[in-house]
Amino acid sequence: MSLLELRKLNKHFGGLHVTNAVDLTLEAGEIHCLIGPNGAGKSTLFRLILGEHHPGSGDVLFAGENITALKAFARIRRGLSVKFQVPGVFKGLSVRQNLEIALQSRHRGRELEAEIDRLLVFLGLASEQAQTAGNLSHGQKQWLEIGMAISLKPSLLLLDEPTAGMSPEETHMTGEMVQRLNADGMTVLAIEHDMAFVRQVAQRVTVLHLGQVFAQGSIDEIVADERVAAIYLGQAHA
Ligand SMILES: Nc1ncnc2c1ncn2[C@@H]1O[C@H](COP(=O)(O)OP(=O)(O)OP(=O)(O)O)[C@@H](O)[C@H]1O
Repeated sequence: MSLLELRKLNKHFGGLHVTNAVDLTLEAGEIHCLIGPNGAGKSTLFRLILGEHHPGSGDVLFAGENITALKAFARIRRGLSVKFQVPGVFKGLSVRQNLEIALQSRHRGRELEAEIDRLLVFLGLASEQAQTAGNLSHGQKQWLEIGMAISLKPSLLLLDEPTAGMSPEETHMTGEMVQRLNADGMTVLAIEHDMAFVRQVAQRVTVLHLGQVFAQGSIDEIVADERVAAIYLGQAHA
């Protein structure tokens, strides 16, 4: 069964048709990357999946259930989680306290501490746990936020440009993190412009253009597609 199914999703902002009859299916266990030019509607699609926006028409199905009418909190409870582009960490609190906040709805006492320790190691932030989150490097802030997004063990993780502003090395480490999550069973949908990251992690790629699914396939198929090169890869991202 597909984990996520978008059926003919439409979203208008005034006269702007931002999401145009989008059909997209995510199989359980895959890492899927969403690419496309600026303004293609990628972030809007995430907000429709999460329930922060509601479509004018069309349906969102998650694990076989039609969740189109559900609010974001109800979708999160069903196993959806998202990390948006701008880090939303609590800058004045330590790294450890940030993770504690994210985890405390599910864990208490020693179990909570053990779970924080486990996440700190996973994120490569164990030596930074007492550090104020606002003092972390850009990459470390992104990882901390990934940690907060995965704290409730979602079955579907949405990542909006997780490697934006990262060095090639940090980008690669982020890719390894995503692959480890996936090996543990998490399905991932990531918006990315960094083609090295897409090549590292994506099992399938969807190209969005002008609010529509423009192409879909493996990274090799997408890179070889002259139509995609003309609207996207041939420009800033060759
Ligand atoms: N709340 C909103 N109200 C009006 N227009 C919006 C709103 N949100 C997005 N848009 C418009 O919808 C279009 C798609 O925006 P969106 O952010 O989804 O694109 P994107 O593919 O994520 O772009 P980028 O790669 O630059 O992040 C843009 O023209 C944007 O200005």
